[in-house]
Amino acid sequence: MDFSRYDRVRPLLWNGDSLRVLDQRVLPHRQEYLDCRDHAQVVEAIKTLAVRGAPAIGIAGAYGVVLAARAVSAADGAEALARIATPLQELEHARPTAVNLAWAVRRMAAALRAAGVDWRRVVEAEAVAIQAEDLAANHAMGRMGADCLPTGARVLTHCNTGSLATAGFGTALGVIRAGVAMGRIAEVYASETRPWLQGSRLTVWELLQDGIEATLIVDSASAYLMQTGRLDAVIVGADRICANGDVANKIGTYAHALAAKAHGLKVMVVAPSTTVDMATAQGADIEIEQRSATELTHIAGVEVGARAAKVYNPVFDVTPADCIDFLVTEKGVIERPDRAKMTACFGAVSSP
Ligand SMILES: CSC[C@H]1O[C@H](OP(=O)(O)O)[C@H](O)[C@@H]1O
Repeated sequence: MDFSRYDRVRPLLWNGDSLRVLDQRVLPHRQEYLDCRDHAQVVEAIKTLAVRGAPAIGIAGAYGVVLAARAVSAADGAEALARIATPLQELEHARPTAVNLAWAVRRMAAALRAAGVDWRRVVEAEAVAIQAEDLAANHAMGRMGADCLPTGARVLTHCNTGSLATAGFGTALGVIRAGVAMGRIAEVYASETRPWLQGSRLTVWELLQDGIEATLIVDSASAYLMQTGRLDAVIVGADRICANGDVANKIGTYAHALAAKAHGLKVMVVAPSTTVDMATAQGADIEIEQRSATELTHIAGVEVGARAAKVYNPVFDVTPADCIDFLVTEKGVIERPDRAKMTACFGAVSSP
């Protein structure tokens, strides 16, 4: 099936000299681009969420390595790698929770280490390959995930897992795009995803570009929709999937999953294998990113609540594997993921 009509938004464009980033901080009301010409600008774009979404920050990190390598002189890749140790650290640690960033930086470092005199070409080709592989994975996951849904499914998605969060098409939103195209999905609900509003600002905007109608809800309304029979499934992305099947994802995911479990709805997690981290045993071992208080106390720069004495702003949570019915990656669908099934599919410990 041709999904090209759903494949028009591209958050990251490499033009051979710089990385052009669609600035997600100002969407949907403005479409502005940042031109990242060195690795420090890529680090800043990731830290400020100008580019966000687990696969997308991995891809941006990969091009950040290209920009860092191009700034040094070296006879071969190993020498170039030795000269960019600090930029690699800065890129890898720009955000802690999504494993895709560390995975991409380490894959780029491995490619550079093995490269000879043509290391400049090799390192750029590796980043281009990472981006292309992600897009292909999203198309494959879209079909596989949609095939798991009943015809006429009414689904809820959380945060933004679309083209803006990936190389294109999306993970969970890719399943929704495919499900709509295949006639499996009848209705889409998007939770606004406080505090950064990835749902109301990005997911609703993306679906509007496709002509797919979404119904926006506040995050805390999901249990009520389930209780009143309005939903059949929850479809979300992931930032890190552990060896036992636990999933770190946007804050609020766990609450949706608990409500779904209580009401007998299906929970589907959709993520490329670059989000799987077999070296992390369980969800409790994942570093959960805390972000600034102003991301919670302000909207579009306007202070919206009373000035709180303290603010706690974790931006991810962990959904245990026993709340998940379908784990969809490009390697296939795992029903009711557990350690044994994860190991059978991904091996004992993932490569860097
Ligand atoms: C396919 S995107 C995966 C994941 O990334 C998002 O987090 P953020 O917007 O903070 O980068 C969210 O958790 C998505 O589900």
